[in-house]
Amino acid sequence: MTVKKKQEIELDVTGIAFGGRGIAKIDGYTVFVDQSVPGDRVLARIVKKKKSYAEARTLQIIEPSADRIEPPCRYAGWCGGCKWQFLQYGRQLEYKRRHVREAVEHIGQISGVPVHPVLPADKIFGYRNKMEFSCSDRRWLLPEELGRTDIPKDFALGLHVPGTFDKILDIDACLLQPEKGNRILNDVRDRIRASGLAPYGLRTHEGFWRFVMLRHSVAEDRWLVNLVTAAEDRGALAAVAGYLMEAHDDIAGVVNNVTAKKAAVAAGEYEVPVSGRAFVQEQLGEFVFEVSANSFFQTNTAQAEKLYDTVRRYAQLSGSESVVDLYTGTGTIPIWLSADAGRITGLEIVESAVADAGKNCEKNQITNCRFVAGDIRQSISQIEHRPDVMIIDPPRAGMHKDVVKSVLDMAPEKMVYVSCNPATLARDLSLMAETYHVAEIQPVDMFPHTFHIEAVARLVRK
Ligand SMILES: C[S@@+](CC[C@H](N)C(=O)[O-])C[C@H]1O[C@@H](n2cnc3c(N)ncnc32)[C@H](O)[C@@H]1O
Repeated sequence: MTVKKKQEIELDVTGIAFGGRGIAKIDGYTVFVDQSVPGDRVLARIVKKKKSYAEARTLQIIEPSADRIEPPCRYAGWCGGCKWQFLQYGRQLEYKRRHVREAVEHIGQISGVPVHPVLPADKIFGYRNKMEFSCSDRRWLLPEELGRTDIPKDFALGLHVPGTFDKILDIDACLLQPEKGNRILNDVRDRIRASGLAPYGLRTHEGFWRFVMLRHSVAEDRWLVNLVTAAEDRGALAAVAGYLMEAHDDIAGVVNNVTAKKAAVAAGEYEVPVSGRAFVQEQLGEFVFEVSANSFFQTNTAQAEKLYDTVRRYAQLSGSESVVDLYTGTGTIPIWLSADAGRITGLEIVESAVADAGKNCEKNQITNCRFVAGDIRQSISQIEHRPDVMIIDPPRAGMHKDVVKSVLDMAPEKMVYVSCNPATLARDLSLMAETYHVAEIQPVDMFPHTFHIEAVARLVRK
């Protein structure tokens, strides 16, 4: 049987793919079905047709999988923020573990690696300590909002709907952030609207307000508001910040990141402090961390402790080793391991994160960690000694192949690879497989209701 583009077809979903889509088979031909899970029978429309596979969008669930639950969020099914809210949590964990295992076997071509059950999150809502909401001059309307004249269509502050780049779903409550964040978000929306300055058009590249980033510190229970704009306007920013600081005594500060770049990235070319502090103070275990707007910090604070405990367990340090931590962010892993190692060097590209890392060591009276700013492709050459243990925690794209080569040349006895992307983890493990045995992998769920999974691999030199 062949399918055609735009065809509407009933499908039995029997598998699940990377990226969280269901898989249905028609005489061996694969159809990836969005918003579906194994056990569903759906009516779907074919939206893409290729020689070896097709992609389909679910139009109607004819028979729901026994794993489906009623999602608590009104935007579920539309919002790109979390696509698995309708799937019971235990099953999410099972599929995530399977993704890691299959990535290692199929992409990495490495068999027999024990992939442990995922360490689950205790809190599956309100767990994110950072949310980035986009502004747009085009609002994506929910089906029940279509045709309504009382809804402005030229303004939105919220999240993307997958498959649309310029329209934004206006969100007044995101269940992934603590409830207080939603009240701040709605006040920010009101003040932005009242400013008279336009939201940024993702198509026109005109307009002022670009992103609203909210960072929450669990330890302080305080917030940092980062308003990303296309230009500087101190008066407009001061008015919004003045209102927010007055209305919410748990906002620690408001900063303004300014960027004229067209890329839809919520980072500024430079940052202007507007009111209060330019950071929040977070705690992980016994350690405190200053986190500023642009510094990387694990977005799930409670799970970050489980992640770093896994790193500690896998690093098997006895107190005297030299450790190198590639992609160190604000130095959280070196600080976490500081009492277990002789000396630790962290490498990181974002200068403000390196500055935070230094400050964080001072705050925690740690003296055996140092940090090097710069792109690891070049800065790795500044590591003169051969480390006993290497920790690697790259962004989603994984390691650059030059960095893999440098790591192999340095030949540490043990490595711990932390990854937020099973596909690039598998690729990088395979690039090192001749010299390093992958002893085990522990997935840690940092992102409930999304298909994303963090995984920690323990590597031993052969
Ligand atoms: C996944 S984060 C890990 C941060 C840290 N290990 C943690 O747990 O908080 C990846 C980090 O790599 C940094 N990074 C990305 N590309 C880099 C490069 N080419 N050179 C150095 N650091 C880089 C990012 O800025 C980010 O801080």
